[in-house]
Amino acid sequence: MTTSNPKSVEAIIWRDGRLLLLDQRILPEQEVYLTYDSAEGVAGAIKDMVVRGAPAIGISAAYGVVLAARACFAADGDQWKTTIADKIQVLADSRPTAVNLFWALDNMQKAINHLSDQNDPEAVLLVEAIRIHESDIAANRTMGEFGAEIIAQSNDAGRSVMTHCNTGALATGGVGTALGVIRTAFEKGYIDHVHADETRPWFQGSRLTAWELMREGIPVSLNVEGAAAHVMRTQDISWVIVGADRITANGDVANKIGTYNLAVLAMHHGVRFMVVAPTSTIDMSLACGEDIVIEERDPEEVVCYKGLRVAPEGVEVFNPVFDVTPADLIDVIVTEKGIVERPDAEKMRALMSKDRLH
Ligand SMILES: CSC[C@H]1O[C@H](OP(=O)(O)O)[C@H](O)[C@@H]1O
Repeated sequence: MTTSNPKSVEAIIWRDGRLLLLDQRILPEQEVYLTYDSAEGVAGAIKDMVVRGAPAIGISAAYGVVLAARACFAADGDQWKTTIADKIQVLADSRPTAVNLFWALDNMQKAINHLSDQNDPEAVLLVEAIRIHESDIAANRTMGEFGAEIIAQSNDAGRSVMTHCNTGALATGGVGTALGVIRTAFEKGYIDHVHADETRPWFQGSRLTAWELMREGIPVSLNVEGAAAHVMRTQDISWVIVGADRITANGDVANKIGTYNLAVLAMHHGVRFMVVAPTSTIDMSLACGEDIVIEERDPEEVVCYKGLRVAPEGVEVFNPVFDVTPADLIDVIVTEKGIVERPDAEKMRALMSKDRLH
């Protein structure tokens, strides 16, 4: 498997029949790969956010199905296609919002459906998992080019951009979605600086995005979310550029909690708003954002950080970890199949009916 970018880190590595995942819970202090040889282990890694980020979750689950097939064929022989269903369900139950998880599992199920009961399925299913992985690497590169050119064409605007959460090599199989656009735009000289939201309560921005950008010498300044409006008003921000976990048929976008805030602030400040996501993130089965299941996680993520309590014992907590940005607050959605300006249902249908542009 080719490395998408020698400088960028690899969150997911398939090696010697096992899955290695960079433990994102302990970055940036420690760079430790955990090794998985079961679907249940991979599901636990997704649920516990050892690996996170919509595309990375899907890729990891695809390798999880390979591990499931190995176990079921060894244990159940020609019944493996029946017994693997429970393990696929464990993977499906790991997190609810990122549609890439279900898209990847659907692709693996289609591959399973074409296989015989009699033969060992592992090698063929590994080919499909690698295809899913490498298609994401390619999609990241294509979206990076598309998004960078959009920034170049808006050269009347400022030379800084803002981003939220982490959408880089740690969230994908390649160089990233929104961060892939940012990397490409920086390499081409279209932008000079990145403002990264810290992104509570999991701190994907401060722990992961700042780390990725600093490793590559891309100028970044970190801000608390509460500073976002001040940053937009006082800094030469041209674009807010974010990823997505699920995009519905009308162009509404579910993404990390706080994204909707930025979209409203961007509209108020005349800053343009770009969503970058592969088409594996688009769910045409859902009409609009209200239909998206928003994951709520453990209250401890809000009231504690690394064992340090930051709120009174017993306080009630509401911890949704995604929100929905309405399509009418989005200037452009960038995918590997092309871009959708001022997204709406008709334009999303046109995009999804296209053959691949490149
Ligand atoms: C490349 S899209 C990554 C997407 O996933 C993140 O969520 P989480 O860290 O909880 O998996 C966030 O929504 C990012 O935009």
